[in-house]
Parts: sequence; structure tokens; C-alpha cells
Amino acid sequence: MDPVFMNIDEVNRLPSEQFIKIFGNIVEHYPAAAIGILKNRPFRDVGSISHAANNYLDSLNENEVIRILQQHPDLAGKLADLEKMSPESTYEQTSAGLLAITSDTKQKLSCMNEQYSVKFGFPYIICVREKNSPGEILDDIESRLKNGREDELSSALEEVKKICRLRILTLIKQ
Ligand SMILES: NC(=O)N[C@H]1NC(=O)NC1=O
Repeated sequence: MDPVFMNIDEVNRLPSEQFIKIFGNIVEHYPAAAIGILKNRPFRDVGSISHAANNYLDSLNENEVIRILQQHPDLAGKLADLEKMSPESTYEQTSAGLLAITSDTKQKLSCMNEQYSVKFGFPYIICVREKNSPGEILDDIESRLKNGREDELSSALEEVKKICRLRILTLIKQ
């Protein structure tokens, strides 16, 4: 991922198309989020960008939320194998150690991912940069598999917000 470090004044001065280009993947493959927060400029600080993104995400209906969840690559899944993930996801999954797991762990993860999406109708999403190891992620998916659909839908959206916040922080010089 090419790091872009801007300060908040530079962010506020960016032409709209540039803003959308740079912030277009703060929500995975969903540039509509960057477009949706443009009107909130000028931002006071990095926190207010992430606040605007959270408000945008909270304004979406269930179908739109599910569409967003479906944009995320599975953890250590097919897209990772094919090296076809976005630079942001590649960075995140690498930093959580997911691209260097044993085939046993990979198989467990794949099996639980499958159970999860069959049960809930959307993929398992977690902000992996907040987890220390693949083992912690396996424990999380195992425990979340026991939840009901409504709870999981809102947990998944909260995880998208965490991923989004960390992606915004990566772009801004503080
Ligand atoms: N499935 C899923 O949670 N994917 C992701 N999570 C994260 O932090 N980056 C991703 O690509």
C-alpha cells in the first residue's frame, strides 16, 4: 500500500475527485462511503473524519450493510491465495499473521468461515489489526458463531467501522 500522509488542512483542501480517490477504500471496495462524507468537510481532525464515516455507515439500510460486508475478502481465503486482495486488506491480514498460517489453521478458518456465512447469510468480518494472532481470530469466530443474526449484523458493522477508522489513521499525519 502506498502510504499517503496528509495533514487535516491538506485533506480539507483536496479537490473532491482526489479526496474520493484517496479515501475510496476506507470501506472496502465501497467508494460511496468517501463520497458520502465529502459534504462533512472541513474536518476538524482525524476523529471527525472517522465520526462522519461512522454516521454514514449507520445511515445505511440492511441490504446496503450486507453489500459492504460482502466486499471484504475472507480471512486467508481464495483472494489471499490468488494475491487479489486490496492493498489495505493485504496489509491488515499480513499484520495479523494470516498470510503465514499453517495449513491446519487455514483449514479450520475456512471451515468456520463457511459455517458462519451459511448461518448468517453474510461473511465473517473482524478488524484483524486489533487481534494479536490467528488463534485469537479462531476463538472469536467460534464464539460469534453462537450469536443470533441481528447481533451479528450489528457486530459486523462495528468491525467495519474499526477497519475504516484504522484505514483513515493510516492516511493522516498527526
Ligand atoms: N473478512 C474480513 O474480516 N476481512 C478483513 N478484516 C480486516 O481487518 N481486513 C479485511 O480484509
